[in-house]
Amino acid sequence: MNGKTIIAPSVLSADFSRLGDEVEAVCRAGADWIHLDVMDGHFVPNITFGPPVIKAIRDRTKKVFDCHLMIAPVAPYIGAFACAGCDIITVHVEATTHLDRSLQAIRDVGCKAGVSLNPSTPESVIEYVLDRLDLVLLMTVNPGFGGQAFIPAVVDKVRRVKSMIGRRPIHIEIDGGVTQETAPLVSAAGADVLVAGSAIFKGGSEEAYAENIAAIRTASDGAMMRAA
Ligand SMILES: O=C(CO)[C@H](O)[C@H](O)COP(=O)(O)O
Ligand SMILES: [Fe+2]
Repeated sequence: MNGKTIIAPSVLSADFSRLGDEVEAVCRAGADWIHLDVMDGHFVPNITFGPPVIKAIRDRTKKVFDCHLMIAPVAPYIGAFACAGCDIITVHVEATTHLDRSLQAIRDVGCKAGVSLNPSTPESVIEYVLDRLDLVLLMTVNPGFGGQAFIPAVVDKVRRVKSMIGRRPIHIEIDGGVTQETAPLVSAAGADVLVAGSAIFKGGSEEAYAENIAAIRTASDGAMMRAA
C-alpha cells in the first residue's frame, strides 16, 4: 500500500478498568485504527477478552476496529466478532486448519480478512490465498503478551511478503515490540500498518499517548519516504 503509516494502538496495554475512556483518549491522541488482541489461554498462554467487551466499546469511536484473533479453533467465532463491530478480522494461520475457508468466511460476514504469521512461520503459507486477503499481520514477537522485545529476523520476511503481494491492495501490519527505534526498520521494508501497545500507552495520559504516537509516526513515515 502507498501513503502514510497507519498506527494501530493495541489496547492490551491500556487500563482495562477504563477501557472505553482509554479508547477515546488514544483516538483523540492520533490513533488511526484500534487493535484488539483476543487471546484464549489455549492457542496462546494468556486470556484477554471477547465479543461482549468489544461490543461494549464499539460506540466510543468510529475508527476501524482491527481484531487480532489468537484463538483456536477460530472459525466458529468469526460471526460473533463481526456482530460485535469488528471491521478487520485476522486469524492465525497456525490456528486454522482451513485457512482459505476461514478467510472466505470473514468476507462473507462483511469484514476485511487478515492472516497472521508467527515469527517462525514462513511466508509461503499465504501464496495461494493472496486473492482472499486484505491484510497480512507479521508477528515480531511470539504472540501472547505485550511488552516483549522485537525480533529483528522478521524484517526480512516483511520484504519477502511485500514482493509477494506486488500491486495487490493488501496491508502489511507489524505487531510486537514496535517502538520509534524499531518502526523505521519495518516501514523501510514495506510495512504500512504498525501496532504498538506498550510504546503508546506508556505515560498513562492522553498527552503522553499523542507524543508516543507522533514519535512512531515521524520515524516510520520518514523511513517509508526514504525507501520509496
Ligand atoms: O498481539 C499482541 C501480542 O500477542 C500485541 O498486539 C502486541 O504484543 C502489542 O504489544 P507491544 O507493542 O507492547 O509489543
Ligand atoms: Fe496483536
